[in-house]
Amino acid sequence: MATLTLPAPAKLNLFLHITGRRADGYHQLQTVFQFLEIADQLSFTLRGDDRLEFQCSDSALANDANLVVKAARLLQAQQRQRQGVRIILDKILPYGGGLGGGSSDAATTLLALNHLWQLQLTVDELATIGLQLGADVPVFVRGFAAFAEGVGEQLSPVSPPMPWYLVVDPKVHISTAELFAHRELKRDCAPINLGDWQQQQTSNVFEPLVRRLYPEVANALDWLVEYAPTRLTGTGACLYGAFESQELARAALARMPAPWTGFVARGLNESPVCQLLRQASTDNLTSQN
Ligand SMILES: C[C@](O)(CO)[C@H](O)COP(=O)(O)OP(=O)(O)OC[C@H]1O[C@@H](n2ccc(N)nc2=O)[C@H](O)[C@@H]1O
Ligand SMILES: Nc1ncnc2c1ncn2[C@@H]1O[C@H](COP(=O)(O)OP(=O)(O)OP(=O)(O)O)[C@@H](O)[C@H]1O
Repeated sequence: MATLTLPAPAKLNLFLHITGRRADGYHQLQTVFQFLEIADQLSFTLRGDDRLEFQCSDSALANDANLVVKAARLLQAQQRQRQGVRIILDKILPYGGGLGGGSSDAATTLLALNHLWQLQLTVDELATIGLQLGADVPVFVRGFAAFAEGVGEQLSPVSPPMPWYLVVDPKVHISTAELFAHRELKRDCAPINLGDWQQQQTSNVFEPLVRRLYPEVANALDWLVEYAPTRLTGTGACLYGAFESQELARAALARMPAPWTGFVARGLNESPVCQLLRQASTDNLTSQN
């Protein structure tokens, strides 16, 4: 049986503004997404029948609520003749921390199954299907660092510098839905132009709120800013500092207090998934078991 193995990289939000709120409660955002060179790993093996089998290295995520299973079901609905697959998710990325790991897993699943099941859906179609699963899924489907508007699905390519990041996980759980619903959240940022986001004063609008509600995150931000320019990603709780070199980032990581955990990874303006899928088309990644 053919097996396809692909990564699902993390993302950072290099800034995050809210410019308004839609009638359905979702927020209009402006943000820049950049990928990280650290990823979950997924393997996809065609089955002889039409069953969907899912295994995950983290037992808390090994269930049908996993975005991987939901993504696979959405694509199964697109098949003319039902095919099955076994999917194994090796969970590396911290989840619920603003790194978009679940969304990225879903996007990799959509791309992989479109390829393996030969559905011939376009990237636009896959991004539209992905948006049903989460606002962060389309950027992982398209695979380029992007200035995002709308709820995060209107994407224009950008090429920010690609520093080494130290990402800190302060081990605090933050609910994305609760933060978006908070009455003190700043929702009236003046829109900025795609062309000059790097020249503008930007921020993550969730940061003041998260600082106040979660003092541990405030402590981590205050610690990291001694080493590098520092920001929250998504709604947190993870935060990152941008360093000129891997060595400097690693030196800061070595001094990080417990119980926080962290890792060092380079920023990427192209997701490795698209490149690997192009290779897979020429059968480099497809091994016969
Ligand atoms: C914070 C970000 O990670 C920034 O990239 C995203 O905006 C969140 O993306 P996500 O985790 O894929 O979010 P979703 O699963 O679509 O939504 C989670 C919850 O966040 C709120 N939400 C999300 C995105 C958005 N533009 N407006 C919202 O109000 C909604 O209450 C929603 O129920
Ligand atoms: N494959 C998956 N990996 C991680 N979490 C998943 C997955 N599928 C479903 N989930 C659920 O989704 C929640 C959010 O996971 P995810 O890692 O995408 O959040 P996040 O890093 O906060 O991303 P975002 O920046 O989109 O808010 C988790 O708490 C988990 O319950």
